[in-house]
Amino acid sequence: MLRRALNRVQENWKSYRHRFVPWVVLNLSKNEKTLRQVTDRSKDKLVPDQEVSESLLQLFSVLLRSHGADHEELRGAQSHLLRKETTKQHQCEQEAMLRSLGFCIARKPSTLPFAGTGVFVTKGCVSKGATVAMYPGTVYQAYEPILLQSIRNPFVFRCIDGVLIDGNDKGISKVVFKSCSGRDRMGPFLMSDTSWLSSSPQNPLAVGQYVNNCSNEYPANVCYQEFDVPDKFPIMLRQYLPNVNYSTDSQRPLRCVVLVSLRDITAGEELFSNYFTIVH
Ligand SMILES: C[S@@+](CC[C@H](N)C(=O)[O-])C[C@H]1O[C@@H](n2cnc3c(N)ncnc32)[C@H](O)[C@@H]1O
Repeated sequence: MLRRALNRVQENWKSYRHRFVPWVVLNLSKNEKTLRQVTDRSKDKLVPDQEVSESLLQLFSVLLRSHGADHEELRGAQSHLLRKETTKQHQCEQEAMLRSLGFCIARKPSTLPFAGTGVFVTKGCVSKGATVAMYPGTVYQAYEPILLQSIRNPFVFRCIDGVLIDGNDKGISKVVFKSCSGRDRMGPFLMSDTSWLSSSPQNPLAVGQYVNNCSNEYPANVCYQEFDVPDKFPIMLRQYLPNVNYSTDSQRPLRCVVLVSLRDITAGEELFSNYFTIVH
């Protein structure tokens, strides 16, 4: 009897696609209306991988060109201009995003009370089905240990196949990401971007870990979608990927998670996702 009940709990638990564990335990019962329901695993993706890939390639190519041009211009600049340089970099990334994707996003205090920081569309308009943000962090395969890093960490994101992404930009999570990113360098080429750990990421999409959960008042306008980086993804552009494998012996392609818009979203709106999806 007890075993059957436990099995049922386990089965239900397995059908949750994405979860932030502490949040689910405390809030699921209060917020059942905000669950995302999907009839089949194969129907979960809102847009094909090819479209996600094209959006990323478009943005990363513009970023590469503008960073290159910017560095040329700033070569020889004196160190007291560093602050100015950072502001200029930030503007250049926002322009690259507006030019290539037609919108800008940024972190700001959430519209919801007690929800900390959120992510907003600050310029332009997001069309339905667009890649709006990326979920940065260290990627752990289901069999890899994450115990220490997961303690009191609200940023551990769980995919349906058990892969975990630790998107915390502080403490031990930050140290682990930096160390894995440094390890995976290929000669002069960086295979991932560590700047999402700062307040001004080079890849302006890499703030998806700050998207808050929807509520009855604010329904979800974005959803999570896995994107496994294909082998043919250009080496030069991998420096903008905000994810890195924890272990070197992972034979799988690098797992990224993107947030895709569920409807058109206009400037001024906050992004809200579903922290839980049930796959029937
Ligand atoms: C992945 S983090 C999102 C970023 C977070 N807002 C922050 O400033 O660090 C998840 C945490 O955000 C908060 N949060 C997310 N959605 C919320 C909501 N609808 N209402 C209140 N708090 C929320 C909870 O504290 C949750 O554990």
